[in-house]
Amino acid sequence: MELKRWVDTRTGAFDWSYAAKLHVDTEGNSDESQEKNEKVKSAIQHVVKCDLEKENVTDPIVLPPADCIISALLLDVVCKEQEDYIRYVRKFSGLLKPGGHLVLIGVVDSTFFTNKKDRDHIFKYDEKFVRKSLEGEGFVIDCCKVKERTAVSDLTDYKGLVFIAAHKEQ
Ligand SMILES: C[S@@+](CC[C@H](N)C(=O)[O-])C[C@H]1O[C@@H](n2cnc3c(N)ncnc32)[C@H](O)[C@@H]1O
Repeated sequence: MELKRWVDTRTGAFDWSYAAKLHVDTEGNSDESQEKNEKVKSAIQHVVKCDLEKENVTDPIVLPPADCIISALLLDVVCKEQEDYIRYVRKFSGLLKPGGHLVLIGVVDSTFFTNKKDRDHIFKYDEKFVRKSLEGEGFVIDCCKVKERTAVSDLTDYKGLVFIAAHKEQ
């Protein structure tokens, strides 16, 4: 797994230092970039595989209820229809503690992306649908922002990125 390669500082692992730099720059102190990188690395206790299709997504490992789940660009590729999306949001809720946080990142109004030479399907939805799905499954939305696309490319047709921070009702 790519993340495990990074945690173990293996040769050829993806270099995430630009993300640490971006983060510390936002906080106004880029000298701390390396330190931040190592701090994140050392905070990771386990890297486990997750399959959303399984009843226990981390089978055979059973995890305790989580404080926070971050899902980026995952539901977009695994869902075929609205029912799938709602079912997975319900699954996220089941994995969280009451009051636990969900950070969801996705693309809106998209139908495909290009993976090497192949076109892969993306589940098409909009901000209204995400909001309704989360609220329908007992989440309170703390922040929801859509950033309009600026990138020019014919490799994908998304119109914007949606960022949501929500919490599960107590
Ligand atoms: C577009 S990538 C996003 C990866 C990463 N979250 C990111 O933001 O760069 C979609 C990811 O969904 C994963 N995926 C596909 N089907 C899955 C499933 N049933 N359960 C869990 N992950 C799945 C793929 O392995 C792939 O890494």
